[in-house]
Amino acid sequence: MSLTRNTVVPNTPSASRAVRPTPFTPKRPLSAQSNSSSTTTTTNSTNTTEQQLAARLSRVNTPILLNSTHKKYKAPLSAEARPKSTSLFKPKSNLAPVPGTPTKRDGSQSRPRTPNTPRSRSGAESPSLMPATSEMDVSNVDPEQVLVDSQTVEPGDISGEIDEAWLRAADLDHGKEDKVMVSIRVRPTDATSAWIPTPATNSLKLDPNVSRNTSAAGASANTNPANSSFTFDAVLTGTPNKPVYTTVARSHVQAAMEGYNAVIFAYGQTASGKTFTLSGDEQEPGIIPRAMRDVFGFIKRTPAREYLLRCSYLEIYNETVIDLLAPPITAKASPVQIQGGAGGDVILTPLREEVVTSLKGVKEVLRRGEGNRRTACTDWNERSSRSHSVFRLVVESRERGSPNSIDEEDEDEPISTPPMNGRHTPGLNGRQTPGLGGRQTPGLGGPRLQARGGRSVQTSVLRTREGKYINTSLLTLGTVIGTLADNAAKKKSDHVPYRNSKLTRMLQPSLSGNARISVICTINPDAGAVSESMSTLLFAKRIKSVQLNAKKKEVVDTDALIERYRKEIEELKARLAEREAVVPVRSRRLSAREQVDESKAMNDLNSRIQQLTKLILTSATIDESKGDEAESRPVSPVKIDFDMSPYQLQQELLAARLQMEPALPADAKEDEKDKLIAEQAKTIRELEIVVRGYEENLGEPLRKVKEDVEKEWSDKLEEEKKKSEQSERWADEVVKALEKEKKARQTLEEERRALASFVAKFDTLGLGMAVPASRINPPKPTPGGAMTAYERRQSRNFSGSTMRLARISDITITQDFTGNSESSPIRFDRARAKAQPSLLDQDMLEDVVVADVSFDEMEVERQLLETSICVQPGSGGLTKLLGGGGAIPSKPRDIFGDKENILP
Ligand SMILES: Nc1ncnc2c1ncn2[C@@H]1O[C@H](COP(=O)(O)OP(=O)(O)OP(=O)(O)O)[C@@H](O)[C@H]1O
Repeated sequence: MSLTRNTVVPNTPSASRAVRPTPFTPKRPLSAQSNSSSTTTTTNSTNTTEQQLAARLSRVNTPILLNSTHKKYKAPLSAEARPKSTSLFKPKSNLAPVPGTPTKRDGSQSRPRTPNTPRSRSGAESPSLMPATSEMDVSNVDPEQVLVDSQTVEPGDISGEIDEAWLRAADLDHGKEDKVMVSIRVRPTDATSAWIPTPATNSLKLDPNVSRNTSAAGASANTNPANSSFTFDAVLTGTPNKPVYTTVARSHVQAAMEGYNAVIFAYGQTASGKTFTLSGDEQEPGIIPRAMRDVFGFIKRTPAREYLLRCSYLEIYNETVIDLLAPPITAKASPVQIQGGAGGDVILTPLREEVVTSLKGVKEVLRRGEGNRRTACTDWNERSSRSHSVFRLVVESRERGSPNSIDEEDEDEPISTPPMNGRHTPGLNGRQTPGLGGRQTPGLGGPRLQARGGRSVQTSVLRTREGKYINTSLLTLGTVIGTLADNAAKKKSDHVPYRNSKLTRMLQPSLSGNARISVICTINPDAGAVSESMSTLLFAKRIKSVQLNAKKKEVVDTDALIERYRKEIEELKARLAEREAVVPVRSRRLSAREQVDESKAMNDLNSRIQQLTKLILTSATIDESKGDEAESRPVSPVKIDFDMSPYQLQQELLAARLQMEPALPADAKEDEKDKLIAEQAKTIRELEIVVRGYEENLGEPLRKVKEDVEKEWSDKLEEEKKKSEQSERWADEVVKALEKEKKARQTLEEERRALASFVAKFDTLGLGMAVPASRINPPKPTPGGAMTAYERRQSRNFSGSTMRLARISDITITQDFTGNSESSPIRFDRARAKAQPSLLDQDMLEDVVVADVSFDEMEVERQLLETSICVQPGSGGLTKLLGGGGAIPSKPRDIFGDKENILP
């Protein structure tokens, strides 16, 4: 159930309202004011009027609501603090106790908790000091502990004005129509009204004097006020909010309590009375408080059901959705996101939902939201006229349990009590919080009310919405309404641009038809506001033609339902057997008429049994098709054409049978033919029975199974497609990486070859120079190698012709110190190099070390070289290279010093 309001801001410069335009003057005493007299009762009370005007202006221009919130917070709000919550103070209910009332552990039937009241030390609260989490946040509570029922509702929470006559005349319920209910409320004014409302005929027309001027001012042909007379579901005037509520909202609240979604929407220009209509004030409570009283009143009058009430409050400002129940900082940091849910639903997340158990709880939530709204803005007037606020109440209800179902949950009973059909029914007393274990009712924000003991859970949403005029949301709302109206009128299904604004996206499930909608268009009667009023009326006209088809939403616990059907069947069968047993005796005493009645009663019993059997079949199939237990799903009936008519099925079966039994030859004996005909006739009869059974018992469920199976497989197909796309993408990437690697290897191999031939050339030319191996291949120091070589050389006392300079990685460079003029002082060990696998044949990770030599490795290498490389007397080449031309050191000396020295 949602309740909303909206504003039309005049488009003229005067519309910018640092100060709100002068409001109407309410007339008191209200009781004396008739609904239709408000436009004329403007005399006689100047003083009172001025005071009231001042009071109203101050209410509008200062955060007076916040102040009153402070006052209210001082009052003890918690149920526990209230004397009336004990049975001693509770007026005795004249309703008989309902079996199965969930009793508290201590046996008391005290009222469920109400939200915690945040308090500052001084006793005055500020919305900014609101706790980050609330005790009644739905995610923190066990729904079973906060249910509201006829015995927990406080008398003070129920409207004292319950209108029995209205209740009896529920047939007049506008909400039952498949059209939006559209009403006009003309705000009272001290000046001359530009409009002439006629509530008796639900019509409204522009005062001809004003219309002449407005036409002259250039109103478009479309909005030419001269031709403007409008008729709606209701035209309301005056200050009292009660008739407004009764006319435009009560039936929708009633519908919400019965399981339908309902939206009550106030739309109009700035200062036209949306807030007054929806929220009202202390003297004239508006639709929201009255709706809540009715909600509790309804609960009080419905002892057979129990309720979970959750509410949320949000605002759309600059196309950002803000959770008004979250602390402003959190709300600003993480705005609410609108996501698509199952069945065209929308999911708002993160959005706080608070459980309410009393009218005070609701008021507290509203005040907190209102406080947060004001805290979040610097210019309240500006914000007020450009934002949309939505108050939403989710009503979940289920039938109350029988004593048996409560016994099932009794604490003394072992938890392992076999649940029906192997499933556990969520228990009371927090033993198993519904929604946390077992089968969950899906939903955001925490546990939800669970279906129990065969009782379905009805869920409906009551929403009030207040919209503003000049922003994306309202423009889109107009377009959406226009398209919907057009679609309905021309039986088209043009795309509806719900997604173009947050407001329309949020209202999509309702505007798509699954809600009873009541729109109250508020009109500022001033002559200066005629053009805005005219657009409001045109909007009202368009929304009137939108087609609705609201459906009840029920979640059913099928296991328990089936069990209930079974029990009923057994009872019925027993009754039938009883009757049948006495029929022969009784029928002798009965008149012909009574015998007819008797047989009719037995037939009724029989058909009820059949009906229940069919229901069991349907429920079981639906349950299985839910898909939460794969093993219980029937084998995919791939070979059945579900859309085949019974006749086609019959033909198919017959054809199959004939195929199996070849026809008799033409010259077969007559008696054989007769026999065959008789057999076939029998087959046909059998098939007819099968087909009838299929039609009566299986038709519907099978179609559901079919849909389910199709959906399941199309989902799987989608999933597989995604997987294969992912694999393809991955394969592409791998191929690219491999190509890259191949290129890198080729480059390296080319470099290696170039280096090798360079060294070989040097060798051939006798220009040999020691090329540090680290330049040729990645430095992988082998500390022992060079040292060993040096030692080996030492041990050979330089007698050998070759000294190993270094062995780093795979290439070994040797230096010849024999003085043989034909050989280079540096020698490349080709044989060994040849034996090395090509870089292209190596694993990637092993050969990509080149550039990444750490400082330590370089240092180790340098030291190794220092230790192992020496110069032999007479080796001119190296001496020259090192710049030394003089004395040859008698002992080996460092020939490289810094490795940089030998860079080519
Ligand atoms: N029917 C009415 N009877 C008495 N007073 C009314 C009525 N409608 C509106 N008012 C008064 O008119 C003033 C403006 O109304 P209200 O604040 O409800 O307008 P609004 O449409 O919500 O404006 P906005 O969109 O700018 O917030 C208020 O002082 C309110 O009390």
